Amino acid sequence: MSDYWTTMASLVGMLAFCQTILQLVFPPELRLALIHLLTRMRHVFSSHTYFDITEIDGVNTNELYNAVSLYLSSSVTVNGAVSAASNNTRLSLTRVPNSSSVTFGLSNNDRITDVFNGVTVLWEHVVVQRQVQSFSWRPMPEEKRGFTLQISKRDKALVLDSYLDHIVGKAEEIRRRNEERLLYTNSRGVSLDSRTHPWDSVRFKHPSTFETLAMDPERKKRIMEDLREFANGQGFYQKTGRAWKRGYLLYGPPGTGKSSLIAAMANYLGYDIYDLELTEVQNNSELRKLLMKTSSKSIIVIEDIDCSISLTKREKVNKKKSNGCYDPNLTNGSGLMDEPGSSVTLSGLLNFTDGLWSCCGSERIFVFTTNHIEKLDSALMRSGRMDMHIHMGFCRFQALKILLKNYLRMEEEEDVDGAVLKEMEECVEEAEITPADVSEVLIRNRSDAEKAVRELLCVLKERVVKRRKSGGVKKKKDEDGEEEQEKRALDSPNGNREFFGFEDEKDGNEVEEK
Ligand SMILES: Nc1ncnc2c1ncn2[C@@H]1O[C@H](COP(=O)(O)OP(=O)(O)OP(=O)(O)O)[C@@H](O)[C@H]1O
Ligand SMILES: [Mg+2]
Repeated sequence: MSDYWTTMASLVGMLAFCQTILQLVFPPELRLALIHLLTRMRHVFSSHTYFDITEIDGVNTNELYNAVSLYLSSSVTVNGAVSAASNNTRLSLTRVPNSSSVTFGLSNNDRITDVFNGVTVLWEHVVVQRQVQSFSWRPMPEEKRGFTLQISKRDKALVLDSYLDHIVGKAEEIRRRNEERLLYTNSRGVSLDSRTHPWDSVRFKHPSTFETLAMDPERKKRIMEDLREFANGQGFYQKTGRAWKRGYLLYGPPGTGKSSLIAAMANYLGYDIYDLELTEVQNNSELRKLLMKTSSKSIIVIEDIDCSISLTKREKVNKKKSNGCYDPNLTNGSGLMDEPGSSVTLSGLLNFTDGLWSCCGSERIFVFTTNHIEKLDSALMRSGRMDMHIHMGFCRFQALKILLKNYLRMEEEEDVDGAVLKEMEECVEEAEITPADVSEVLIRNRSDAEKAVRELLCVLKERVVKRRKSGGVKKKKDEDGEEEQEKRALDSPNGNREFFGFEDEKDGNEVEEK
């Protein structure tokens, strides 16, 4: 048996040699025909299977070629590539503007190996000159490029089953990571017929990331895990029959980082943002059209949802108007009552987040923000509506340290006086200062870190004194009581809410999953 394979190998070697000689001696047309013939014979006798992926398929661009090119250039590191490639392989190195990573491309007719599920495959980049072109409306490139994938015949099924899917998936991920994200917004009066796009977009270059976000590290980690699980959860959502959506409600005073968190989420997942200006939307049907024209892998944001009158405490209004009686004209499919004549209603919105329309499009995150959670309609707060409630609160010590590090490049151990830091720790919570206010002090003094820290400590102490004078501590207790009541009210419809152990922490950021 081994003799057979030795003979075959030498035959294949001979054929390859003939091919090279042919390239040198014969005129192009004859050469091409003979090369085809010899390639076919080589493939018949070889223990390998070959797949050709050409750049142009007929007159269309072959998406798979681009995907392979991206996959090979980015998912194998240069070091890996160099060690995997044969010694003679020449790699062309590239660094995209503003990128910190170096990518490589295969030079003409060079080869590289890749390992997938324990199987080694060989990729060859084949570039040949195109023969003289006849007239064409769509001129072809002068070179004919393609990849040839060589894989052992016994592993052929692997390629067809999963390797190519894996490449396409990876390429899409890389493309998304490299691409700039877009921030969309809707404006009034834009025609919503089927041909026009109702969203205006600009490049989204917000620098906020989870690293720069001043937030308790544990809670930050939990949000990041939740987002990652969502993004990788296609199988889960399919299996459980749920629409692939997730809702977050961010609440807390102004300047505590709600918008910054949204930007960090978008940067973390590589999603686009649709900033939905509800006051510009005329009615539910327009809202539906707008939402239908959002792409997947996006975050749909409604900021300050409490400022849209018809979305808050509608029952009260309705009860007053209808004298508490059921009025069929005011109800809708979801059983919620809508204010007559109102522009957009909560039920219209919820129909998209968790009603029948929620299955339109997939992999979408809804984020609502509010400064006044107590004003929100209980229908929005009910279990299952918003999957996670995140309280963005006043700055606590952990968050303060992140801000010091971000703005002054101060690491606590080395750069900040231990005693000062301790004083800050003691008064930061009582001072009830927002991260935005802390940032303000730090930016003002960013050229002199020591001065910045001193001034910040002064500001914190002043606030504490002021609060004590105005009975702030008592007031805070009352507020805590109110918040506790509010939580109990939210808990009452069904007792299946799962807290994440921050019930007794009234400030700082709380994460609560529904
Ligand atoms: N948690 C935070 N981490 C880092 N920076 C923050 C944080 N909170 C606020 N900031 C800073 O304060 C500024 C205002 O924050 P941001 O707009 O995110 O607050 P917000 O909660 O959305 O406020 P509003 O309720 O008024 O919309 C930001 O530009 C950011 O620099
Ligand atoms: Mg905001």
